[in-house]
Amino acid sequence: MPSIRAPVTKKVTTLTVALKCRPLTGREGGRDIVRVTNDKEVLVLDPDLSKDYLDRIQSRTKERKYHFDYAFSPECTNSDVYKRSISSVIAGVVQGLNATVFAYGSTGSGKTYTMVGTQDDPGLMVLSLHTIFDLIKKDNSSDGFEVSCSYLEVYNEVIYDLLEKSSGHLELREDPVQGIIVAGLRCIKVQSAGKILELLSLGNSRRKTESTEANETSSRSHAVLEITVTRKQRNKYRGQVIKGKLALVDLAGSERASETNNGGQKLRDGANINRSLLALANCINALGKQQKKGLAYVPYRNSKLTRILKDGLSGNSQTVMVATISPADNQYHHTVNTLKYADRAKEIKTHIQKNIGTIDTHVSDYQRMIDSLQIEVCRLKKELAGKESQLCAKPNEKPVDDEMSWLNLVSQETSENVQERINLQKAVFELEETNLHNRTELQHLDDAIAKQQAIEKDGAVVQALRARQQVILDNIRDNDEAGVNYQKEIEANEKRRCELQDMIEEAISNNGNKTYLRILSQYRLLGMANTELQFEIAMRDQVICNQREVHRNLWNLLLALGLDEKQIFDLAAKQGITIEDWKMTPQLELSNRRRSLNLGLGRLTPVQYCPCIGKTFGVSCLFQQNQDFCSSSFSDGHWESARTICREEHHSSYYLMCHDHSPSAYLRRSSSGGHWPGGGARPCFSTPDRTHGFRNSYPQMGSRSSPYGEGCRPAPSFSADLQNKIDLFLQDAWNNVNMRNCVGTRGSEDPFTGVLLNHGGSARNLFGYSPEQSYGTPSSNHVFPNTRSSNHPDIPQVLPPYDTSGMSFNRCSHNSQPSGFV
Ligand SMILES: Nc1ncnc2c1ncn2[C@@H]1O[C@H](COP(=O)(O)OP(=O)(O)OP(=O)(O)O)[C@@H](O)[C@H]1O
Repeated sequence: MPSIRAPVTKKVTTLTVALKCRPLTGREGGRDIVRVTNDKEVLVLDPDLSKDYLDRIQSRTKERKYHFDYAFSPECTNSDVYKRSISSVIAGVVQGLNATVFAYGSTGSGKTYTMVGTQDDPGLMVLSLHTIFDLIKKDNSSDGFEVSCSYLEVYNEVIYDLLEKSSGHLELREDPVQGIIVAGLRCIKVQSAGKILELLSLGNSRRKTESTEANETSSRSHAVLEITVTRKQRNKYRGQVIKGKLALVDLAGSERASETNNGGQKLRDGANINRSLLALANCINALGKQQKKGLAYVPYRNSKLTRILKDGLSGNSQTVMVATISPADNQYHHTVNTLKYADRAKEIKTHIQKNIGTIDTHVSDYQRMIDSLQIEVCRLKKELAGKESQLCAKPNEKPVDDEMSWLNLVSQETSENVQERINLQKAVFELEETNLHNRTELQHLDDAIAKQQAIEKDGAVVQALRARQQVILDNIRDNDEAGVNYQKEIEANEKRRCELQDMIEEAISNNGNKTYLRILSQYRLLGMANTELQFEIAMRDQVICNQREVHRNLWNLLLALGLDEKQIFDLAAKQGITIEDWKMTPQLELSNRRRSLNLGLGRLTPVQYCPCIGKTFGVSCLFQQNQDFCSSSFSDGHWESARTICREEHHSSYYLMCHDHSPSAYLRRSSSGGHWPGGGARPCFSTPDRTHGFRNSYPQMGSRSSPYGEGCRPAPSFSADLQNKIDLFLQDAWNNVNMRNCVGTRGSEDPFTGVLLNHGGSARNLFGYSPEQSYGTPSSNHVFPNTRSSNHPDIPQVLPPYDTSGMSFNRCSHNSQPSGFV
């Protein structure tokens, strides 16, 4: 789909929730316990009739009351629901807005009835399509419309095209401009509602349905019908196109295995349905909570469904959730559960904006789309050719039917296992990112509270800050819990991986189709290697981005402190450090100077400034907060270790990376809840082992040549020579700064940082740490030389304007087996 640039104005809107109770069906019998008391309110009676008066007045009743934007009783038709709660949203689609309508409820509660409907009572999909074409027909303010539609289903976490006769598995891609897209999904241009309805019924006939205990025609997949309306503007807007997108979603129903008596494939389907619905419920929970509490992690990545619905849940979309319930007393738990999520969903906010682009954009978007499709076609052709040639080359090894179906099964499971692993690891990565932000905010709150306390002890501002602090702490705890769950899922995934590997190996040893099995095994290995590489890329991207920002700021800092460009280059050259790609940026304004330093990664203490980049030695420094990081790159057939030295205290970290071929130290968290190994608040170095690799989240990371950690990467030592060069360079830079600005200004304030400069004395050394907190016994192997300790005659003492108590700066020995933490 072509992307269209949207104007900047966004309107915040809340998700609309409509409740629809279906009539009791003859099949289920039971008692009706749901009362739609008015057009917004629903009351669910206690299913237990035996409760006495006392129970009821003492609130021991299970009676529940909820309010929604709309509430529809069993007598209401789909058309009633449509007119009151949906039609206005659909009209917006023709005006270039995006909309999502989805039905949510347990199995048999009436989702498909509401979305698809019957001949006599057409559902929301059908009614919406009629409206769209009616509006197009009536419109005479534009140069023409184009309507296209796609229809997909997600069955057992696999996406199928319902408009294709025998659709293969489709993959989700994340496009930087268009967001989540389904690669290879057919999008058919249609001229009338009748044509879409034909496609809809064709698609529905291909949808997976089963008869279950709870519902005779239970949908076993989630179906998403997407209609795109592109409109060419005329008159003064000639050349503009606006595009609205409508997603109509019929979810599969959640069910309890104990209630459905399903077995075999049905049970497996049910488990997958529940898993994706749970993922959706978790997203709704997190989003609902986010509105009240601020940043909370939203686990979109947990299922394909939530990834597809991401825009509808939090992006550019006017969204309506139709919560469907059954009135039967034996459905009480399902009903209340649905109502609880619907209630939470009321809090969700989305941001809508018209999608306006120019015809040029439109054409170039198509061009881009064609290019990417052509690349995709080439790739698939190559893959196909490769597979065909493998089969032709060894005709004797063509597996017999039985073996083939076994292989297909193993192959599918393997691919699911790899995909799941990738998703889980990405999710963990995102989760850690979210907590990183949370912790940064927490750190700022700590500082702000300390400052505010000095002005007004326990005043209103302090209380508000404390409340916010509590919210952030809650979020961190929730996210940590989610992290633990992911960890469990990763372990389960790993267990399954081992089982699959054992099955493959056993089949090989039993003289199965060796070639195929080897390819499968290879594929699995490559899949895992791919997982690792994706992480390498993601982490590197982030590091590079951070590094750039920090370097820019560091050099600006040196400039602001009075050194000119030439001096910096000379000083670096003197130490044999080459500085590349640095463009001088204007000196920072004096007004900025008094602010605490923010190098794009939160506030940093002076100890964290280490301006050194160079090609000669491939040396770089970067600064991050709250991250353990270890990086490596692959070139010339070897892994190159990017050594990382890190200090982490008060949620700020110092990293010094050095690329050379010497062995490296690895820094990792312990596997328990984000603490560092040894139980302390500090990270420690360790060499990677087979099961843990770099991060606790990526237990399988090992060397490139052996993605499962069969071989560990070497453990290089830190180059003392290189470190000395950097140290000397820094030393020179500071000496120069001191000579210019503030040498001997006991107690004066640094013009840039607002930091108190102090010669000698008991306070802090240059980097904000008291001597006893700093490097331990002097050694030439320190990251910073002991010449910077408090008693060095040339270096002023710096007293940071914020609290650094509790920080420490231990020494790191640069041996091949480093221990302790820098
Ligand atoms: N408003 C309604 N009026 C009459 N019958 C209804 C209504 N809503 C649902 N039903 C009936 O209830 C039964 C279950 O409905 P439906 O298949 O739509 O449930 P579902 O939520 O889609 O279930 P699943 O999740 O298992 O697919 C069907 O027989 C349907 O005809």
